[in-house]
Amino acid sequence: MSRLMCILRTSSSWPCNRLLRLSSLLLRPLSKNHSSKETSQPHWLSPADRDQQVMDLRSTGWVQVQDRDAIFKELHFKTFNQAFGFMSRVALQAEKMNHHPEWFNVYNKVQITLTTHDCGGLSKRDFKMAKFIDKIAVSM
Ligand SMILES: C[C@H](O)[C@H](O)[C@H]1CNC2=NC(N)=NC(=O)C2=N1
Repeated sequence: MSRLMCILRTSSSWPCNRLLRLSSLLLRPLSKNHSSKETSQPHWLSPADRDQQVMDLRSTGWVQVQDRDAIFKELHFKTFNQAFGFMSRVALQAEKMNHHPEWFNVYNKVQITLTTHDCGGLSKRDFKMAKFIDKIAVSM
């Protein structure tokens, strides 16, 4: 087994961005251009892109989860009906994207945590879903 495959197999629980950094370091001598734009992984982000996206989402109330590579937001609506309508629209988008939130609802409050379970951390899908959530929330 190649050195990279061995390391990746034993580090499968590492967050995407750490795996990305590791693989780009190990593969650097082989690749001509290793800019973050060149990543071949469809959902991975470079550490810089990831940090920028997290920073941007802070302005709409998202926060990083302690000891998990995930983001969290609590939303408040006027009524339970509004909260449930919001959840229904997000649920349809989750199915469309095949990317599902971890969430909790009590009456007019919805708590949402986003992370990508398949790679143990934040990916492009989480940021796409967070932006969708913010767009729907303001339209309720
Ligand atoms: C089998 C199914 O396609 C996968 O489990 C999908 C479903 N929804 C998902 N949602 C999230 N948040 N992360 C995933 O890795 C994920 N994977």
